[in-house]
Amino acid sequence: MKFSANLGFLWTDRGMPDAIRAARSAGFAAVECHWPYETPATEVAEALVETGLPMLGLNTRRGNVAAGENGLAALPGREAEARAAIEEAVDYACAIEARKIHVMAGFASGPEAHRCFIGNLRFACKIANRYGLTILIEPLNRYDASGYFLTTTDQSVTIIEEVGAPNLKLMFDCYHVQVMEGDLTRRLKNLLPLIGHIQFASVPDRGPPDRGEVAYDHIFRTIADLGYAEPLGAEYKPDGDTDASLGWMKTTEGMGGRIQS
Ligand SMILES: O=C(O)[C@H](O)C(=O)CO
Ligand SMILES: [Mg+2]
Repeated sequence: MKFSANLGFLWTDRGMPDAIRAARSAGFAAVECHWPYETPATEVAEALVETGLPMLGLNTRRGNVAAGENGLAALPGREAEARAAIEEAVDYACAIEARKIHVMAGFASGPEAHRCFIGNLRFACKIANRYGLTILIEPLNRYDASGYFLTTTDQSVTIIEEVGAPNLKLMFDCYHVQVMEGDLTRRLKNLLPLIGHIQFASVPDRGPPDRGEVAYDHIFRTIADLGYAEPLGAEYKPDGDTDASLGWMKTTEGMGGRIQS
């Protein structure tokens, strides 16, 4: 069991190359990010080579963030922008050797949005397949992303089956899944073949995993027992300094200190 530092939330006080170095110093086995596009890919690639850490994945652009957009792929009429964002993400991922792209659906609902998302995901999977990349979809919870198109693992399974591409997988963020559906242990077991990445944070406050309503020592043990060996994404919001929030990696029984090797 290894951990990946999500640089969308951890070490946000520095640029991405330095955040990658900080993650290495803290003992993470990998990094992942949200929207790296303001940083030249060459700078990110250099920091990855220097530290020896892989960048696991990144997200497609959200669209007009100032106007509150949170993804484009399920927005009927916005297919050209959505597909340009997918192509941009594929290019960036190839430049830094990231293997996974989270295609963000956006705020939408109804059958047209569903059809639009399916079409854009088929497009994404086809391009990604040329480079051996995996496309991820991630259900987000109704409080943090009210009105987001994709909200549950059940809905995600329907979409993955309908798209029918072997390189389309589920981003299982334990934080969102716990808020929306619960039953984490059974869901992890049942959905394992469809899972392309796992993330975690405390519930309900999205802090470090050693507090809140989810017993992450049990969840991490469950994941390890299932034979899932990819790094788990630490996608939580530290109360302040990221380094000061990492006690869970060293001290909590069953967590990083014991499991990470
Ligand atoms: O918010 C999350 O959980 C994500 O993983 C993300 O990629 C941005 O919404
Ligand atoms: Mg997440």
